[in-house]
Amino acid sequence: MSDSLERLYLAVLAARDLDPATSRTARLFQRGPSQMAKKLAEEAIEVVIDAVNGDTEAVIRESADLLYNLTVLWASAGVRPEDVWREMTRREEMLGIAEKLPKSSMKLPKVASPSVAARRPIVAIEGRVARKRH
Ligand SMILES: N=c1c2ncn([C@@H]3O[C@H](COP(=O)(O)OP(=O)(O)OP(=O)(O)O)[C@@H](O)[C@H]3O)c2ncn1[C@@H]1O[C@H](COP(=O)(O)O)[C@@H](O)[C@H]1O
Repeated sequence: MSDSLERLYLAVLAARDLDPATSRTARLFQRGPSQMAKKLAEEAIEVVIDAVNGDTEAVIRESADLLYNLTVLWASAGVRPEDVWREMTRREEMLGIAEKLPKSSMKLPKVASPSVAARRPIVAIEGRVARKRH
């Protein structure tokens, strides 16, 4: 999939300077990021509606339109596909690490509530072994 998106990204870059009268991509660049964002949002909504309606073929078609409009917005924002792949790899590696750790160690240390702290203060007395009061 990334190859297809990368080829599309290069085609979008190449189309940016074509005649807006004949190239939709050039027209989107001419109209600017707000129009690109509007089209991207429209496509996202179309994908959602078709998915909710169970129209698989339409989801496929609208997803291709969504990815096209996303690629145009990337180009306009100076984002390259490899920038996105790098972030996705970072998350995969981070989550992958999380999957290897026992769930218990993933819990953040709880801050003792005042009642707990009051119940079991740990007193470190200089020069003596720290004692726990119960
Ligand atoms: N991959 C695409 C691509 N996918 C979708 N689309 C356009 O995006 C439209 C889908 O968005 P919409 O449903 O909003 O379009 P619409 O219903 O016609 O409504 P409007 O946007 O016209 O108002 C499709 O009808 C296509 O015209 C694309 N237009 C171009 N490309 C590629 O982009 C490159 C540059 O092509 P040009 O823009 O034609 O130079 C080429 O590699 C093309 O293959």
